[in-house]
Amino acid sequence: MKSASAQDSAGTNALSALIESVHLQGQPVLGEIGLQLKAGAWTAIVGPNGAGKSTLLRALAGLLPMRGRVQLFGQDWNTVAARERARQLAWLGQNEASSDVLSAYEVVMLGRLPHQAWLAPPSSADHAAVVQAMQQTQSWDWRERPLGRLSGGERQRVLLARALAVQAKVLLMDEPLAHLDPPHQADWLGLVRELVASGVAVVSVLHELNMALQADSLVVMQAGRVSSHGAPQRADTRAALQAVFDDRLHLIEVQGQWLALPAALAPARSEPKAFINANTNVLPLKRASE
Ligand SMILES: Nc1ncnc2c1ncn2[C@@H]1O[C@H](COP(=O)(O)OP(=O)(O)OP(=O)(O)O)[C@@H](O)[C@H]1O
Repeated sequence: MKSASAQDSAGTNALSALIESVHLQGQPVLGEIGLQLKAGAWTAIVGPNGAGKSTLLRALAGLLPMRGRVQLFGQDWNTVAARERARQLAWLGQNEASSDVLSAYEVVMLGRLPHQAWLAPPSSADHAAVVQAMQQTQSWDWRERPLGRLSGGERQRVLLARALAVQAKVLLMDEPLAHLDPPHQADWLGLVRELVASGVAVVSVLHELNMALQADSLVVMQAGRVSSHGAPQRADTRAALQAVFDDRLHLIEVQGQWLALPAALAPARSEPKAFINANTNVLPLKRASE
């Protein structure tokens, strides 16, 4: 159940973007994109390699020069003071860099910088936020270990904890499941659901389509544009998803959940009854070889 503050913010636009274009090194990377992303909802950005997903996420975070505008809770990004932005929006980038010599605890504490006065020591609220974030990501056990001595998945969980410790109303994550094993991917999903229930707007770039299909809405991208934005339950959203992957994946409904399988691995229509049962639909109806 959503908290009272979550109910108040539900339905409001956390991020609104009206992007005319984004160029990188003089090359056009994003075309015209209009998006409204709600508070208390999880949006997954999906699409093939090079579609512009990371660029869109960075543009939403105000990290890129662009033609157009992005608003955070109705206020233009460039009119929100940097410190306030850093409190309201937390960011977990792809292959995020951080100092390898800092302990995991110190790295997570960096997420509290926007809340701290200049050169002031961390407050008890800062320590409490760090402990909570490290417990949520099950990274507490490594709190004294230098970041550089953690495995890829352990490091990713510490960096996720750093983003959580901000306690921002908007959380943007680029490939947050990189290096995470399946149980910790499932934990991440549970965490996202808790954040959304508390009113946070979560936006994640994901290659794991089965996770993305759990989101409240999918932004499907191709060639620097959004080809569809809607709930995964909508047939047109799923059709757009298949189209941007050239119909090389099949979407299968199993007991009310949509799953994506590479077309080569999907069961053919006339095949295993044990797999395709009364609760299962397979789309599209054509086979990869047809
Ligand atoms: N710094 C840059 N300068 C020029 N072009 C860039 C730069 N960074 C990315 N691009 C190009 O912009 C396009 C979009 O890149 P982006 O990283 O946003 O794609 P993506 O959808 O996140 O890809 P992937 O799934 O492979 O991570 C790509 O064609 C990429 O080559």
